[in-house]
Amino acid sequence: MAEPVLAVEGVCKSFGMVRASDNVTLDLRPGEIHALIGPNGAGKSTLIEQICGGLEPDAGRITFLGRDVTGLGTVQRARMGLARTFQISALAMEDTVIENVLLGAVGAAGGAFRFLRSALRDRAFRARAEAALEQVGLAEERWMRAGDLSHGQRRALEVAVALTLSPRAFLMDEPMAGLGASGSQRMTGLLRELKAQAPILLIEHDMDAVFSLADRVSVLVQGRVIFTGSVAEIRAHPEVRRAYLGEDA
Ligand SMILES: Nc1ncnc2c1ncn2[C@@H]1O[C@H](COP(=O)(O)OP(=O)(O)OP(=O)(O)O)[C@@H](O)[C@H]1O
Repeated sequence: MAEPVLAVEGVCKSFGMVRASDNVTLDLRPGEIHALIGPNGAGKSTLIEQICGGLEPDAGRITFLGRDVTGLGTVQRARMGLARTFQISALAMEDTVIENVLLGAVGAAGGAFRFLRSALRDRAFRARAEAALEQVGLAEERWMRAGDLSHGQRRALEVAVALTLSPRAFLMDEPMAGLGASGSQRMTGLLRELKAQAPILLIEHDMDAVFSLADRVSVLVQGRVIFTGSVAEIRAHPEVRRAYLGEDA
């Protein structure tokens, strides 16, 4: 089996009496979409925060590209290619689409440019940004204000920003949220393309999307991973059906 790109081992995090992560172990392998599902409050966001470096685990270890990154900050992990997407608030709504993507590219280069304008004139950066926009289908909107994009287009723009990091793994937090049927379909197609570029750890409540996209699914309940398996195994698992899908098994 190929070495995992990302590995979470025995991660624990408590807030007072609440065990938000209770000895969580899971990994992300090359070429896969690994979905993380679970009811509200199960600890999905807490886990993602610890993986990207925004929150320090009480115990356990996180390895990325074979390196122990548990002690590294968010920026260092992002520069290694750990690309988190879908933080709508991270977009600069007054700036154009291309400027938003360039901001990501400049950040990835360690702030090599003092002004965005000089980055806009730099051919290599410009080409990287244009390629990312092309890939997500936003090339024609490059001069629009981010604030004037539709909700679905903003989500695509967030992916484009992440693409400028030369991602080695994506962490995606509910990419389908707020999208209509056709938007979800487009996003599903995009994620299917992206996983060949870098594997995706996907938090998603839209079970149709999870079942159609995921190579593996982990189920988180009260901070614990109760099961990891294929979509078929998850669908058939009685405890999962009871605990998560809300069915009588
Ligand atoms: N900063 C915090 N301080 C105190 N409790 C917290 C904090 N962050 C999360 N929690 C608690 O930890 C538990 C896990 O929350 P978390 O947001 O990770 O779940 P989630 O699975 O992402 O939920 P949702 O699907 O609703 O986003 C919850 O009981 C939550 O109230």
